[in-house]
Amino acid sequence: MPVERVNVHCYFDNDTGQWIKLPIGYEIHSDVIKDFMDIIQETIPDWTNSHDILASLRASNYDPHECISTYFNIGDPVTDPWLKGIVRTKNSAADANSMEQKDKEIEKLKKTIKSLEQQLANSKEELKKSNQKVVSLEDRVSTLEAENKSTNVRLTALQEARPKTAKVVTVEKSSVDPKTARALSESAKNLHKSHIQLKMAVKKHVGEISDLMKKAINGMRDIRSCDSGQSREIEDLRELYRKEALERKLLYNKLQELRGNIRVFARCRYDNRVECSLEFPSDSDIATFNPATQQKKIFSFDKVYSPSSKQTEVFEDTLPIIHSCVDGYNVCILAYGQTGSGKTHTMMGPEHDPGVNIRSIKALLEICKERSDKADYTLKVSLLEIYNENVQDLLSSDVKTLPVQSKGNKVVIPGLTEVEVTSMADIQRVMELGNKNRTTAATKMNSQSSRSHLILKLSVEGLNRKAGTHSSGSLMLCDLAGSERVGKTEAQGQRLVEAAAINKSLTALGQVFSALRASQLHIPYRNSKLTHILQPALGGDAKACLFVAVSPDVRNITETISTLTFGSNARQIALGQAKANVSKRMPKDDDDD
Ligand SMILES: Nc1ncnc2c1ncn2[C@@H]1O[C@H](COP(=O)(O)OP(=O)(O)OP(=O)(O)O)[C@@H](O)[C@H]1O
Repeated sequence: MPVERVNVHCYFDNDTGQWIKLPIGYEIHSDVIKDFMDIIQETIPDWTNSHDILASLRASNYDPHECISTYFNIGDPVTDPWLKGIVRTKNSAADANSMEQKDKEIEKLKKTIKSLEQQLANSKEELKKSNQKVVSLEDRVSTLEAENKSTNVRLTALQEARPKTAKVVTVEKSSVDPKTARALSESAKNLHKSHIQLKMAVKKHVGEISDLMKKAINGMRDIRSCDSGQSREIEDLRELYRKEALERKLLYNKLQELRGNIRVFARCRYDNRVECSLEFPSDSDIATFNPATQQKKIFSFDKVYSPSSKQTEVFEDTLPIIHSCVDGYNVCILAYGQTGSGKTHTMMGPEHDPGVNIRSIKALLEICKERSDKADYTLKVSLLEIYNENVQDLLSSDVKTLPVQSKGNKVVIPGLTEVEVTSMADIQRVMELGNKNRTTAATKMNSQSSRSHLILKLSVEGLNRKAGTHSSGSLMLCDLAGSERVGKTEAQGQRLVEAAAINKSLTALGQVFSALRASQLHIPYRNSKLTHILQPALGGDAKACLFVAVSPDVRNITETISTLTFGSNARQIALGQAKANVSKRMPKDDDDD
């Protein structure tokens, strides 16, 4: 009799040996399917419609693992509210009211970035491992499924064979050996048993795999959310860092401006062969006493270094402007004073106890190195000399005069050699070459080194990788020519020409200082080659330190500084905040000589 197949499913029952009609969707009541559905609902509690789940199971050939994968692949994890819980770091440092606090905050933020980057790397490693595990589990499932399939094939073959046997038994009862029939039935039963055992094993494994899948999916979800959260947090921190770095730079510059863009220090040379005629009533004053007139004069500076001051102490006050240079400002350090007053000792110093030059360059290299985790710096050095208003390149063996030109806000010296340096050893090599060329040039021109201005220029180009900003600063270290007066040295011939050129450039320097101090609209930089070259490091937001070198036996300090003064202010130092306070009475111009 043909089997009616309307909205029913036919199933051959082994135990009764009959075909059984079942309604469509009957499998929803079977234990295996119920277990599959439980697995799916445990993994995806939001998926409650059992008909949908059953439909999905059918579509995936009753593979709960595939159902779960399909569900998650279709779902958009970005819309998952779970992923939206990203805690942003607030700019708690915004309220910080001191630079020190901000520096600490930046340090903290840097550490947070580092630890977040470490966490991100760990998470990526875990994700990789999970992916490998999932792939191996998928392989295992495939193997088990293949095994299951082959068992099913064998069972089906057996089931197909059984009704035929039954028929033979009914129709040709007498011709079948009952022993054979029993043995066949026994082996069919055994096969069925082993099929059920296999099914149980597969079910167990599928359960395990499903658990693992659940864990892997949750892990992946965590990692994805963590990944996107961390990327955003890192970007926020970067932005915050950029702001903080700029703020620190501006605050530091403000601090330097408050201290004075041009700071004037006096340093008295140590000399045990002469009696010191000067007194140092405070660390910012020098007092002179004239026994003939019984007059005492006090001269004030930003700082005064007595003969006992060490090179390290002298350097300490110039260190802040070295930081400014790396921040992208033009700065200069100058030594001014009469021949033999200690300018070269202060600037260059002996090899075993170097002066401001070497210490500044060392500090500059160290600052660049300290900041190398976030910025790349390129340092270039030039060495030049101004003799009789002629500019000579000391890093070139050619003795030729170079022009000085203004290009927009910049001052350029076409043809001047620039050497890239990365270490103190490079600097030493450059200085040695410069000294050698200076001696050759001096011999050719019959000049003395103290009769020329020596300028060592370092340009610092920075690229902050984290903030993506560029900076460009320069440091000019200048050992000026001796400032003694022509009348005193009784110069003649070439010495007279030298003295006139020195007087011209030092007077021009004094005029520039005075114009800057009076905030005049026109600053006469072009009155000398010296002031023209120093222009970028004196005006605007540039910073300068001027060392006035003083001999301990000097009777009249005003003479030492007089070349930097002019006009009716001849008795007051027209530099920065330095001034001369004269006790009892203001001396007249001719008091000096
Ligand atoms: N603070 C100091 N302590 C010890 N020695 C010093 C000090 N200052 C200068 N001298 C010594 O005094 C001498 C003259 O100093 P220095 O050459 O620096 O003077 P200067 O002003 O540069 O002279 P010039 O104008 O000729 O170049 C040198 O021998 C130097 O070593």
